[in-house]
Amino acid sequence: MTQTLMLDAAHATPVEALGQPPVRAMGLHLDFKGHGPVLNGLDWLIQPGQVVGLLGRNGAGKTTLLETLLGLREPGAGQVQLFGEPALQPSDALRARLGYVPQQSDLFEDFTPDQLLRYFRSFYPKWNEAKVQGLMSRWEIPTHRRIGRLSQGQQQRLSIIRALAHEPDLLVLDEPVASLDPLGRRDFLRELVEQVLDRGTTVVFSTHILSDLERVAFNIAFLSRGKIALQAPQDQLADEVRLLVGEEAALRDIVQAGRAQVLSRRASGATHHWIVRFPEGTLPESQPGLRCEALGLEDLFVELAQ
Ligand SMILES: Nc1ncnc2c1ncn2[C@@H]1O[C@H](COP(=O)(O)OP(=O)(O)OP(=O)(O)O)[C@@H](O)[C@H]1O
Repeated sequence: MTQTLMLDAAHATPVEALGQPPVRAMGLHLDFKGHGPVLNGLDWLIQPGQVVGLLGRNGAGKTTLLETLLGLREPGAGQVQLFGEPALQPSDALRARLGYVPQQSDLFEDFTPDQLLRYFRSFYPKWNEAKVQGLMSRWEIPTHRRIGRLSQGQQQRLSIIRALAHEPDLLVLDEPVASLDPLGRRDFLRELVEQVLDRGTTVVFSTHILSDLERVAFNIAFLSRGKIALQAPQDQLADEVRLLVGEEAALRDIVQAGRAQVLSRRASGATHHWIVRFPEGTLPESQPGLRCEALGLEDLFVELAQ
């Protein structure tokens, strides 16, 4: 049977790719020689229009994971599909649907911003010049200065503009706000939210700035020990995840009774601290000798990162 090659005129998307999740990672393993595994059997499914904030300690493997998702790094085992296509052999149509802002600037230093944007414009069938011009002037980026002479923050903004310009369906950003001042961060986050609301763009971004996540990331994913240890919408985390403090036997009973999932455990003497996710509506009743506390994002991060 001949392969369907019909294109959706508006998005140049092969018909068979419609309805496929933007990201499906299955069983990813990745090891840098001489170190332990950075990715260790990682599965991850990201649905269309989700905005996911990726959290993890320094060195947890966020950059490695994002590069592997985009097919820029080959895993030792497992595979990634983007919109149903293998990430390692992307078609031109798939490439046109992806936007990436790497942690380290990969802009050509000898170009001016103007030259750089003109260069990239030639590769993409869709290019929103009005958006590019609007952001260039709002973010006050000198158009005719060599990129190598721009500040880190200006280079980061330019990298963001380049990634947004062709209106990608999947936008992946690796610590996009690290060099931005608070105003720049707020402006950038507003832009992201608009992108999502207007176009339903799927966004994955790593960050250490939890307050930004609380403002925009509707979903949080924690990378820990080479796996996505927890992924959920923020409001669900607030409703379902609790810190339990008490004796081990009591905690075990509560977890069994609620068919809950233990996300982390630590103990100091006979007192145990467990982070537990309860299925909807099964939070435990208060009882003597037991502490049951909701956690903010920062406390949850600290507990899960231990
Ligand atoms: N090219 C490489 N060769 C060897 N080891 C590497 C390489 N790249 C990354 N690593 C190691 O892999 C692990 C994960 O690194 P990675 O940069 O993905 O973490 P990260 O979560 O993005 O960190 P950060 O929050 O500090 O940016 C680290 O231990 C790092 O030292």
